[in-house]
This record gives sequence, C-alpha cells and structure tokens, in this order.
Amino acid sequence: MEVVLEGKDAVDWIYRGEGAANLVLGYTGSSPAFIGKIIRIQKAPRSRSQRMTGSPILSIHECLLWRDTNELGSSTSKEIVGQLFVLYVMSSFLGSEHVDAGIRILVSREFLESVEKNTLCQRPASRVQAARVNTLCDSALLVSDHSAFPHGKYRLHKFSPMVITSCVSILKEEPCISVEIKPKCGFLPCSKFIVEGNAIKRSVTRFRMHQVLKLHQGEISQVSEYDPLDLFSGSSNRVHDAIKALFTSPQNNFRVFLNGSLIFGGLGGGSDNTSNSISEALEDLIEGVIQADHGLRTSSFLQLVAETVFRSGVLNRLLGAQKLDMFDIEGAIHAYYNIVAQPCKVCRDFMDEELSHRYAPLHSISLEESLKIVRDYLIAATAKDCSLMISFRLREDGDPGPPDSTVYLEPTSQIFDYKAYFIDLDMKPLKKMVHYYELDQRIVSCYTQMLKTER
Ligand SMILES: O=P(O)(O)O[C@@H]1[C@@H](OP(=O)(O)O)[C@H](OP(=O)(O)O)[C@H](O)[C@H](OP(=O)(O)O)[C@H]1OP(=O)(O)O
Ligand SMILES: Nc1ncnc2c1ncn2[C@@H]1O[C@H](COP(=O)(O)OP(=O)(O)OP(=O)(O)O)[C@@H](O)[C@H]1O
Ligand SMILES: [Zn+2]
Repeated sequence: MEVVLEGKDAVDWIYRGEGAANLVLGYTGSSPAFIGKIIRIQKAPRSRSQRMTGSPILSIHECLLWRDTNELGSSTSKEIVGQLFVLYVMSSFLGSEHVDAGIRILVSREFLESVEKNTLCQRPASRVQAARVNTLCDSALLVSDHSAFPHGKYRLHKFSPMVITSCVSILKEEPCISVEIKPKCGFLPCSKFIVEGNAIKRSVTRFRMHQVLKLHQGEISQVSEYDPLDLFSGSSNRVHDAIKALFTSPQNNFRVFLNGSLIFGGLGGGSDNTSNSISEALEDLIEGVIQADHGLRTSSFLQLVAETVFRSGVLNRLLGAQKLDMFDIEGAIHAYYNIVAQPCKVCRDFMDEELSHRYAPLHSISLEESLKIVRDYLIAATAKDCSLMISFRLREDGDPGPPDSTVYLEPTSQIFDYKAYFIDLDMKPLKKMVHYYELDQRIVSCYTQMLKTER
C-alpha cells in the first residue's frame, strides 16, 4: 500500500530551506524509509490562486517540445514532470551519479497545512510574502539529503547484515559538512544573433551585469566579487579565487551546512557580504571537522571546497549543459515565436529594417529546428540556475572506501570522503522565453547605462 504523509507526521519534518518555487524539509523521525531524505514541497505564489493537480501540467506547445521524452507530456502532476525531466533529460548531461530524481510521495492536505503552520516562523519574510505552501497538491518529492552521508554505509560493508542492523542505531556518525554553490552561467555567449548594441554580452558575464541591475533595484546592497568564469575555468588558482569570492559575497550563491543545519549564508534570499563576526562564528562551528588552529580553519575549509571542485571535474559537465544555449536568447526568442505560431514581437519592434532582415532566416527554419533551439535553450537555462551540493566526511585511518571520491587537505593532512550532487533541476516553462528576452534587455541596458554614467 502506498504511504501517505498525514497531519500527525508533520512533526517529524523540519524546515531546511526554500527557493522561489519549493519548500524543503529534512526528516528527524525514525522511519527507515525517510532517514537521510528530504521532501520538496511545491509552493504557490500568493498573487495567484493555488492549483489542484490532476489536469495536464504541460501546455500543448510544451508537449510538442518534450514529446520525445518518455511520458513527460501526459504527466498530471508537477512532481512527475520534475522527476521525469531530471531522470531522462538532465541526468544524461550531468551524469546519473551526480543527480537524484527522487520519488513521488503522497501527502494529505492536513500534512501540508501543518507544514505551512510549523515552518512559518523560520521562513524568511520575503519568501513568506511571495508564496505559501500549495496545500492543494497531493504529492511531494522525496529525495536523498545531500547534506548528509548515508548512515555508515560503506564503513559497515565488512560486517554481516545482523551486525549492521544492531550497529546502525548505536553508531556515532562523523560530522558532515556540506556546501551549496549556485554557480550561474559560466561562459560568455558568442552567438551571431546578439545585436551590436548588446555586444558587451560577449565580454562581461551575465552574472556581473545582473548584479548591477540587482543593486539598482535594491535587491542587493553590494555587487558580488564572485566571477563564474573563474569557477568554471579549470585552473586551480582561479577556482580557489572563485570560492574565496563566494565566501566574501555569499548572496544566494554559497551556503555551508553542518550536519544539515545552515551555519553560513542566508536562507532563501541570502546575505550580501560576510562580516568579521560571521567569519568568527564559522571558525568556531567547524572546529570539530577541520583540524587547524583558530583563525586558519575557514581558509582550510575553502581550500578543501576549491580542491574538490577542481579535482572532481563535476562542473565540466554542467558547463557542457549550459553551452547548449548556442543561439543566445536573442536568437532563441525567434524560434520560440515559430513554435507558438505567433507573429514575432521582437522582429516587429525592430526600428531598423536591416535588423528584421537579419533575423528573417530564423523564421524560415523548420518546426523541428525551432523545437531543438528552444529545447536546448531551456535545458541550458536549468543548468544555469541549478546548484551543486558537495558534502564532506572525515575518513578514518585504514578505511578503504571508494578511492575516486576522496580529497586530501594538505594544510591539515586530513583525508575526506566527498559526494557531489546537483539540485534544483526543474524544467523551465516555455512561456518564460519572453521573460528571458525582456530581462536580458533590461540587464544589458542597466549595465551600459552604468558604464556611461561612470565615464
Ligand atoms: O533569471 P535569473 O538568473 O535571475 O535566475 C532566477 C533566480 O535568480 P538569481 O539571479 O539566481 O538570484 C531565482 O533565484 P532566487 O529566487 O532569486 O533565489 C530562481 O532560481 C529563478 O528560477 P525559478 O523562477 O524559481 O524557476 C531563476 O530564474 P531562471 O532564469 O533560472 O528561470
Ligand atoms: N536534496 C537536498 N538535500 C539537501 N538540501 C537540499 C536538497 N534539495 C534542496 N535542498 C535545500 O533546499 C533549498 C531549496 O531547494 P531548491 O533550490 O530545490 O528550491 P527551489 O524553490 O526549486 O529553488 P529556485 O529558487 O531556484 O526555484 C536549497 O537551496 C538547499 O539548501
Ligand atoms: Zn523574429
């Protein structure tokens, strides 16, 4: 019989974090089926009424777009769409060993109402204001908790099942420290469809330009020092620079968890800049994990993260998926209008006759070609917005374990096991293409405006 989470079960699920679309809860109970798992619950924007599941989730044009992907088109819940998209699309780019599509689990309305009530005081005010738990959903996604290691898994492999069963309850787990990095777009576009007026996009990253717009709109108080090109550079020094910059300006791009609890960075929104008192607190909190003197632990830890990002090569696959965006939104938007069979608003608004002619060939390609351009653009959009979670656990002396997932931290002579997983791999809605185009224009225009006033 299928398990349903009921109202009484809500006490075992505690707030972990949230993004714009989902609320994430960790498990504190004792059911073996849920230990080491989180659930991801849909939210509903307060500006819109909540949606009941049951009717098709994808629009007619989205069904066309994803028709070759197993059963995506006929899915009747967002969770199923999410699961299948991760399973059949994203994991083929990122590697199934770095992705957990999760399983769908039924939840009662009482469960969701209790969750909504219990988590209210922990959620950031801006997130509460924007959205609430969608209590009309009947399911959520159950996913591995990437901020924890599975319970003593391979350390117990040498013992018999009976010994393991009795050990698991008394074993004292090693502390697990994890980082969550939202790398954003790691390359500069070079599409021939970028108009001359936007040529700056070829030399300044989308992240840096977006920072200026966010500052202008009061969403952040300082621009970040982080440069995604460093993180994706494949050069050890530049990766170290990127991790240090993420620590200095965490915003929503960098968080640290100790045994699943957030110890650095902000929930939801994120904090702009790291003060001395925040750094001090982190030094103390990681004492049991990084065996270095006070004052040296954080830098050693950042070195551990940078080494792991660099050695694992996990970001190479992410970059490959991001680079599916070959046309840039300035090219892909025309293919979008082909698919939805509407007159292209971008060509309509070009003042320059010559420009409209330049994009005319994009309106005479086949439907198949348009579908491929937009499909690739949307997969890349997911890859530009997802996060990477890397968890570390100290390796005991003489512990064999898998050799390919360990990292040596030179300053402390410690060896850590690590695991790296991508999270938040949701499919982006087709209708967001228009928003992507408009936001891109706003970002470039704000940045070029800023350059002019600086001169
Ligand atoms: O457009 P961007 O680059 O601002 O990305 C959005 C993110 O903003 P960021 O700049 O990372 O703070 C935004 O993150 P926040 O809500 O700002 O933490 C979301 O991830 C959004 O995705 P979705 O609408 O939830 O599917 C993201 O939208 P997508 O562009 O990925 O669809
Ligand atoms: N499998 C996981 N293990 C541990 N923590 C997780 C996991 N999935 C999500 N989280 C935590 O929950 C937070 C919110 O999750 P997620 O990014 O999936 O939300 P979202 O609403 O889909 O995000 P977005 O704003 O990008 O749409 C993450 O930032 C992370 O801290
Ligand atoms: Zn057009």
